[in-house]
Amino acid sequence: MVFRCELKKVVDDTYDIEIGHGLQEKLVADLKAGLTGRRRFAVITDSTVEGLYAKDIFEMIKAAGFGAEMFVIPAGEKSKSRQMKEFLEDSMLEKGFRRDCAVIAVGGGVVTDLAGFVAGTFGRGVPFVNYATTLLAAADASVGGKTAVDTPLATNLIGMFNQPEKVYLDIDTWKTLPEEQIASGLAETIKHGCLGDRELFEYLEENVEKIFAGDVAACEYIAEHNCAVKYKVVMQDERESGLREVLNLGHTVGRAIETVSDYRLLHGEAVAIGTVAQARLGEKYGFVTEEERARVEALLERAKLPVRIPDYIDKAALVKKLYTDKKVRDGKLRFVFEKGIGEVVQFGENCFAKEIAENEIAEIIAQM
Ligand SMILES: NC(=O)c1ccc[n+]([C@@H]2O[C@H](COP(=O)([O-])OP(=O)(O)OC[C@H]3O[C@@H](n4cnc5c(N)ncnc54)[C@H](O)[C@@H]3O)[C@@H](O)[C@H]2O)c1
Ligand SMILES: O=C(O)C(=O)C[C@@H](O)[C@H](O)[C@H](O)COP(=O)(O)O
Ligand SMILES: [Zn+2]
Repeated sequence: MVFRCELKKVVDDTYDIEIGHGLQEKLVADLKAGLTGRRRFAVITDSTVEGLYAKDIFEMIKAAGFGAEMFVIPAGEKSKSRQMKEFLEDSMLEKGFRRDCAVIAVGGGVVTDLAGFVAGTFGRGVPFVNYATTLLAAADASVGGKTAVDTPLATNLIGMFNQPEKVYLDIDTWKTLPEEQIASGLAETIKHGCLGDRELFEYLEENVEKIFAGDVAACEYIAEHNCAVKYKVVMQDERESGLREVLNLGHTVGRAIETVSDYRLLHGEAVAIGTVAQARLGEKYGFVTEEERARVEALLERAKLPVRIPDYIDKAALVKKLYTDKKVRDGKLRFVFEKGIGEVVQFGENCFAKEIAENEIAEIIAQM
């Protein structure tokens, strides 16, 4: 006997991404107006962001009459682990959190990736909100619903697509970021320019120093343009069945470098090197000219990002690590390429990645 279980899933994952300055009060006002539909909140943050922003948000939520507890993880990529997920889940359970709660993630991409994954499985799923406090999280991580933890084998291998109820991109929080964290966020911004926004790329060529100087108009410009590139892609292909792979530009080599360096390199730094590797490969295929490839490298350098593989990286191990990439199909490496600046190459219907023989990318890596 066969019972056919007809579950017609209609999921409304519409949400707002609010870009502004000092959005703490707006967040609390939104919660009061019914955002998440919950009255008890797990505020998840890291040890650096706790004192800078999260504690204030936590106190404001309590002062508004809600139940709240704050859960703090050590700052840094090493916290994006299964162990830390378990720690957060057990801590929440011990504090009496059940399915009637919501998660408020306050921090950078490590916090939003981890907290979003915790929310996705806690009690089989509770709502969450992202309050992004790094340029990288604002540019990329807090938007689009990719949540994950790293494993010893590689980054982001275990996770889920889980969309937040709302995202707050608080540009004021960038003021306390160290220079290398601004640079790291710029790597994803340059990636967005390369793959979908020529105007953004050219704006950065003119104005990249203004971002380091905290120029308000320049910061607002990149926040808005990043968001526009990312959400337009995600809206068309949330689960990465084709088009969304373009957001992985530079990440095939980038994520492998991140793992092989044991996170000595920041995510954006590793992506910058990966962007150079992929542009060099793209030049070989004629997808970008020598001049366009040189412009990409020059802009990354002006954004204070590395463009060569550090000496301490074992290049043979790096090539092997490429196979942990999620774009791999049938054991074959696949790369996304920009076409000139501001577009990507399409290789077929709903196909945006090209199969690459290992020796081709190994050759590029050897020269870097
Ligand atoms: N989900 C996605 O689509 C996506 C996209 C890009 C990157 N990511 C992930 O995001 C992570 C990187 O994010 P990140 O660069 O924000 O890292 P992060 O969260 O580790 O933050 C970087 C550092 O800055 C500190 N910090 C955060 N906000 C601060 C502030 N306002 N002032 C001073 N210090 C502050 C943090 O404590 C941390 O030490 C990686 O794990 C990467 O895989 C995910
Ligand atoms: O949103 C996406 O899709 C991306 O690929 C954005 C990337 O910048 C981000 O680093 C993402 O987490 C990488 O995902 P993965 O699937 O390669 O682990
Ligand atoms: Zn990335």
